[in-house]
Amino acid sequence: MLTIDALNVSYGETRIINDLSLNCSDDEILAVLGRNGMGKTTLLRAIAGVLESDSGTITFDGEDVTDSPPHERARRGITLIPQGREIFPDLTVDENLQMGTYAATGRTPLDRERVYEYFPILEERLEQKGGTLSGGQQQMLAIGRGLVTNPELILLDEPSEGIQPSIVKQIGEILPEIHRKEDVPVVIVEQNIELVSSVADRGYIIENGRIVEEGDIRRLQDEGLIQKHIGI
Ligand SMILES: Nc1ncnc2c1ncn2[C@@H]1O[C@H](COP(=O)(O)OP(=O)(O)OP(=O)(O)O)[C@@H](O)[C@H]1O
Repeated sequence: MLTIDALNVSYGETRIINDLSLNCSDDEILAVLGRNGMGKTTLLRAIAGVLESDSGTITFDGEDVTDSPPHERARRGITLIPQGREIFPDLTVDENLQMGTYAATGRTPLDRERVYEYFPILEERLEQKGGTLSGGQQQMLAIGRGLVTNPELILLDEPSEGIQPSIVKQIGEILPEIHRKEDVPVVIVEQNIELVSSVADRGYIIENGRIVEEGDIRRLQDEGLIQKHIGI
């Protein structure tokens, strides 16, 4: 269970996350929605500990992690799959996956076979350099690299960005399967509403770093709140 209470996060003097509170239970895929620049990535980075918070608390599985450094949160199983994927282009698929296990020192890595079950293409391309993969394959590699950490919480930032619709659809099918089989909660930031509505149970809409709506994704859609706040 992730609980965020009255969180404030800034870049320099500029406050990006404003008094934000949310929770994600162990059995859900939670969406964070909002227009560009509203603070979604900043929020995920603050949860992962890559960015320090000004005030507020982040509690994960009953422990206050607000002041824990990123490696400590990674050791607890908080895994960020960043926007833009950030795979290592000059390393092979195999080496990229290996980097995932280094990122979560102290955890027992997930059996690689499990990763290949979700993404067979990774096993076929083990010796290929990450940079030579298609965008969709790179996204699969980024998710695979997160998965090998045997995560307790996946923070997934815009997985559909810049990838072709067929792969987006495939990710939309695999994500709930990963969530179910690995018994791992997921917080997903995503602009693709089709993908969000196919994977997420509940969502928060944020504007200028504040929560403006929260609820069942279907309700947010049916009541026109996604359209109202995001325009999609
Ligand atoms: N490293 C940084 N230094 C200063 N300002 C930043 C930095 N990164 C992001 N910002 C600013 O913080 C605000 C929130 O950015 P953030 O990336 O969290 O938004 P977002 O909702 O994820 O948007 P997008 O969908 O475009 O990624 C924006 O105004 C952005 O310009």
